[in-house]
Amino acid sequence: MSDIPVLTIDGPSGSGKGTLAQQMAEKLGWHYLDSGAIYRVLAQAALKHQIDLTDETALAVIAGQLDVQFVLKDGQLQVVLEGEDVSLLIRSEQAGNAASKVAAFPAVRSALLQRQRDFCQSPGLVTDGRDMGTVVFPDAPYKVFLTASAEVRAERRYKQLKEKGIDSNLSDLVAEISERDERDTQREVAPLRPADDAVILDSTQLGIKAVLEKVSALIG
Ligand SMILES: Nc1ncnc2c1ncn2[C@@H]1O[C@H](COP(=O)(O)OP(=O)(O)O)[C@@H](O)[C@H]1O
Ligand SMILES: Nc1ccn([C@H]2C[C@H](O)[C@@H](COP(=O)(O)OP(=O)(O)O)O2)c(=O)n1
Repeated sequence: MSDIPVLTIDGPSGSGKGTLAQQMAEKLGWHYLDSGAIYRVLAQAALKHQIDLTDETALAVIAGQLDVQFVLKDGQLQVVLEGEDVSLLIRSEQAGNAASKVAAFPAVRSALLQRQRDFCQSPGLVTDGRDMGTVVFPDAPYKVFLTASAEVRAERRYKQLKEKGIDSNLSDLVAEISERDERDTQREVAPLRPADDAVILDSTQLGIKAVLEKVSALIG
């Protein structure tokens, strides 16, 4: 176990994990890992190399060799796959759904485990995903499970995609998000669930600032 402090933020799609994690990382001066982006990039790499999203063995092979870089530029996370900026491409709900499919395979998850742990560097790490507090960083001293009602999460995602210029439809988003929640919660390996020692926060009625204040208070 390392002495480097880690804050894990897990929860379902649209609960505000990424926003909170990036702001906490900035505030604390710690590194940031968006673990979901790794699964999103893997699904994108599979499409690029014509690998079937049901082929666990082939997916695990490309997961082991994934050439991806994360660059924090002007407060925005830039994601580069094999030299190509895929930051926007991986943010569609279709890409999220493809990520959730590849993420259900045990061989894929174990191929990506060490890559995620390598982000734990001094002076600290803030990370968001589904299994950060349960599997990837089980010894983290600070764990949050962030949730919100499905309707509010779909509305937030709708607004967010619109701002990014990505076309979507609210009723499709509600259906897609609930399909993804179901798959992520029900899978056998590293399912979405709060760690036993996580603080559970419901952001349905809380703004970004209020959530940030509550989590900052945990760290002291
Ligand atoms: N507490 C909140 N109240 C209102 N909007 C929020 C809140 N947290 C996040 N958002 C907004 O909701 C959208 C989704 O947030 P994001 O952090 O990407 O969620 P996640 O990483 O859990 O999918 C973003 O546009 C973000 O600005
Ligand atoms: N630690 C993680 C992070 C993401 N995943 C999978 C499951 C998720 O539906 C997809 C996409 O995750 P991502 O965090 O980018 O999605 P949201 O921003 O919450 O919509 O990847 C995972 O299995 N484990």
